[in-house]
Amino acid sequence: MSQEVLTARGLGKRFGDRVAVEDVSFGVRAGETYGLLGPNGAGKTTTIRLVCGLLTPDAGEIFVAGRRMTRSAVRGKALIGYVPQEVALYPDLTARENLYFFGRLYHLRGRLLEQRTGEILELIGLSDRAKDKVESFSGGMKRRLNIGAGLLHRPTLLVLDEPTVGVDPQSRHAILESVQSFGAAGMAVLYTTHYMEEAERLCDRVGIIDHGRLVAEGTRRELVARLGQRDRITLSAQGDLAAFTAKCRALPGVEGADTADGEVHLIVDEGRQLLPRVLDAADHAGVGVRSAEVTEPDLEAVFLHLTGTALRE
Ligand SMILES: Nc1ncnc2c1ncn2[C@@H]1O[C@H](COP(=O)(O)OP(=O)(O)OP(=O)(O)O)[C@@H](O)[C@H]1O
Repeated sequence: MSQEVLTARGLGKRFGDRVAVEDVSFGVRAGETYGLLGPNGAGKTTTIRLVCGLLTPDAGEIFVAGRRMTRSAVRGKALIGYVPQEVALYPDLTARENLYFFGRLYHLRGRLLEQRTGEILELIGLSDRAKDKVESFSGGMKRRLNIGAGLLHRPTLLVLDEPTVGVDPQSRHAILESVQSFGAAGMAVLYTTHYMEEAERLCDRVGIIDHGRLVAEGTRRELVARLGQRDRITLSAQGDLAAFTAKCRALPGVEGADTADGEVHLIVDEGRQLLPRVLDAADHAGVGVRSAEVTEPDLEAVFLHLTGTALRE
């Protein structure tokens, strides 16, 4: 098995009284895509900023390719490609000019810079827009260029902070496809998301983070196995869903229940057997059920099981 490119041990960070990250440890190997999955405010961005040497941890340590990461660790930072959550580009420069600028920051010059820029524009599907100013780009195109800027120097570790938030489905698809290719090309990738499907599709291993703590870690299969034989029931419904969810929690056989975005999520022992009782309870609570689905557990179910809450938009 290849060596860890990134090692984070016992990371802790507070902002005043607020604990953003507490005792977070994980590692990412070459060729591996590691996902940090958690809701807004869970501590994903803070963890990433610690990993990239943009914040100093209050506790713990970080090594990138064996080098200790600090805010002044220039060599360690040169091994990282960091794609921040907010697009960080110059709107009045063209796509090519932006890439030239970021490439020069990584000491790329002359023909090498030109060649890499051409390759990246091709990879992110923006070759035909290379001469257009970024201010004329869609949100998804800006995101793709933002990722390209982090790739020019061929980083050993690529760190992506929720790169698909707010992008159109086509760009999202393109971003996910390229992230899949980075792992395959041997890069270590650290990817944060609150989209369960992205973590399932992209990540070899997933760390589930909530309230600043890593509550579980493993492959999808390992994480789902923690649930044993349990099922997941998802109801799309109308009415007082909070009250109905509380009622569901009290039903025998229901292990976890939460509601978000017009849906009620239940973790149950025997989905098919329990469904009629859940629908009965909905009827009594005056809740109109539009659809009901019983599925095998997925990472969303693992999250609900471990934290008692659903992942939210
Ligand atoms: N600079 C800061 N000053 C004060 N509090 C902060 C700061 N940065 C983050 N926090 C707090 O730390 C906690 C974790 O935030 P963080 O941005 O790491 O979460 P996240 O999982 O990345 O969420 P999101 O997806 O919304 O960015 C939150 O409670 C947040 O308000």
